[in-house]
Amino acid sequence: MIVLEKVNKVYNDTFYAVKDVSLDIEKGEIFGIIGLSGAGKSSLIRLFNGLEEMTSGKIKIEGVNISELSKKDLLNKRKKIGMIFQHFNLLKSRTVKENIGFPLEIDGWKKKDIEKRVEELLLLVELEDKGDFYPCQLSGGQKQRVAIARALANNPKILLSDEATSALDPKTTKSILKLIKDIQKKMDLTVVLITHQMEVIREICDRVAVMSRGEVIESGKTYEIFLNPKSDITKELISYVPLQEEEEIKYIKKPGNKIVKLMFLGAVAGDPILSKAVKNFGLDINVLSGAMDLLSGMVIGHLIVELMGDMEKQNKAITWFQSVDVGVEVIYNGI
Ligand SMILES: Nc1ncnc2c1ncn2[C@@H]1O[C@H](COP(=O)(O)OP(=O)(O)OP(=O)(O)O)[C@@H](O)[C@H]1O
Repeated sequence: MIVLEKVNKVYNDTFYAVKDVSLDIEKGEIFGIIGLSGAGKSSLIRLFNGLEEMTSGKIKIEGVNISELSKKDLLNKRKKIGMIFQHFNLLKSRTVKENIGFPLEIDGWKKKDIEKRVEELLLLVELEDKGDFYPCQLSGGQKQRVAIARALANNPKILLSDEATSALDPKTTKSILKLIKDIQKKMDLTVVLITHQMEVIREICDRVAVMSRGEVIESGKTYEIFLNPKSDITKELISYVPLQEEEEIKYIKKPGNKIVKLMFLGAVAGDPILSKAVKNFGLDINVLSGAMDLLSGMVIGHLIVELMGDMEKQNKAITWFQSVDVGVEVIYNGI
């Protein structure tokens, strides 16, 4: 869908903001480009739709080399590439409806058709009741929804996102990422997003490229990069990722198997508690998730486990855990 071959962007004749970048982004995937500040992400993504001209290399979109297009054809191509930004870039003096319909006005659509399309888009981004509001009357998340609707007005095939969630709080970030994912499926979009937050990559990207000093230093499927990061920068970016909120993890509940949270504090965190429980009670124990941390030099942590075996033995194991100072919270009692 989008192929980059040895793309360079040089500023002031000597500074490589983008250096020898080659990527192959497939149709219908959500592709993330991550890097620390100054890595060259914005410079790179702005080349995708010709907002900036590359210094050398080749960018092909659906097989078409964009640097060989005439100005008119490039403009037409750009209509099929929507873009959203960190600071939304809405027109302050226009209502939500007028902002969303703006690209269609420029494209010469009839008033009636614009109104119809805008209504569809308001529904898509769940802002049906905000059409007559002005941007200053909206929250950050709502502003980004308007920007997304505007970016999709022309039915693009590609959506570019330049740090679209960086100015939003974590909860709003999640709702915007969910919206992008839902829309990607509905419209069969190819999404390229740049971010400095690895949690954004974890949340929605199928594949990711890590940039540093203008170069792609590592790329692959998101889970592979998380499981086996190679470069120090990737490791650093992953280290900033907050742990997933427990309540967001959906455990598969199987009747007959209790799910319990075991909480460890201090010395007991170093004991082979699980293997002792397996031996003592003849149970199978399946670890579902967990985390360990250091708090004022003391090891603390918890594990969410599934107990498998005779219910009587499961109850005995719980009593035993408590007797050896492991906190127990039953998440699912197996019935
Ligand atoms: N127009 C320009 N002229 C000269 N140098 C530029 C220009 N635009 C960007 N740069 C430089 O290119 C490098 C990459 O900048 P870019 O904005 O692409 O990085 P980034 O990864 O998007 O960082 P951030 O997340 O902080 O925006 C930086 O060192 C920046 O100073």
